[in-house]
Amino acid sequence: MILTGFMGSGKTTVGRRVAELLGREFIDLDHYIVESEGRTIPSIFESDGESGFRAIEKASLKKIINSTDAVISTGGGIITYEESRNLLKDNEHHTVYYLSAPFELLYERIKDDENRPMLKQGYEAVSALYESRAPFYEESCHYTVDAALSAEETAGILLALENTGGK
Ligand SMILES: Nc1ncnc2c1ncn2[C@@H]1O[C@H](COP(=O)(O)OP(=O)(O)OP(=O)(O)O)[C@@H](O)[C@H]1O
Ligand SMILES: O=C(O)C1=C[C@@H](O)[C@@H](O)[C@H](O)C1
Ligand SMILES: [Mg+2]
Repeated sequence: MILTGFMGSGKTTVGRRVAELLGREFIDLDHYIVESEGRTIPSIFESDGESGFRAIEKASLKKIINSTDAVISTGGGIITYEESRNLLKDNEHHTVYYLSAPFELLYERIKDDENRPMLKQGYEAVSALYESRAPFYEESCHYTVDAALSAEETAGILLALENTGGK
């Protein structure tokens, strides 16, 4: 199982819970990057820029996607590169679930978090980013799931889908 979606859609929160319910390991790609780089996400953005972070993110996804049956929660920008989108869509090990919810709701959840450098652009730019990314999440997933529910409810839906239609 791989979870994608915009910042605040609950990939980390719901992913951790659904891994527990499935009895599988949980890997958060952002956390994996922080551990393997020995740097925080803001410090990677600061020294290497967004493009530097994206390169690390893409390489990290490539490295783990076919080597584990863990529940993998991605970062919100994983769909930025076409290569990563193809990797998600065409992979043989995981079903990809897009956690989808209205922007206003997501922004309320994340607006005060200092650990997300993309938010520094301000409300209008982040809203435009949400709009521009939505088709990419859609095209690179197998299922779109409602993420406007409680984390527990969304985890329950994912569990049911994974047990019926999952890889
Ligand atoms: N279903 C939910 N209902 C209410 N709040 C939620 C829900 N899911 C997550 N949250 C809250 O929203 C915030 C962001 O959640 P989380 O870190 O899981 O998002 P994410 O999708 O992993 O974001 P990112 O793309 O930045 O990694 C957290 O404070 C979390 O507690
Ligand atoms: O949406 C994004 O571009 C990001 C989301 C986070 O998960 C992190 O991967 C990072 O803060 C960038
Ligand atoms: Mg996360």
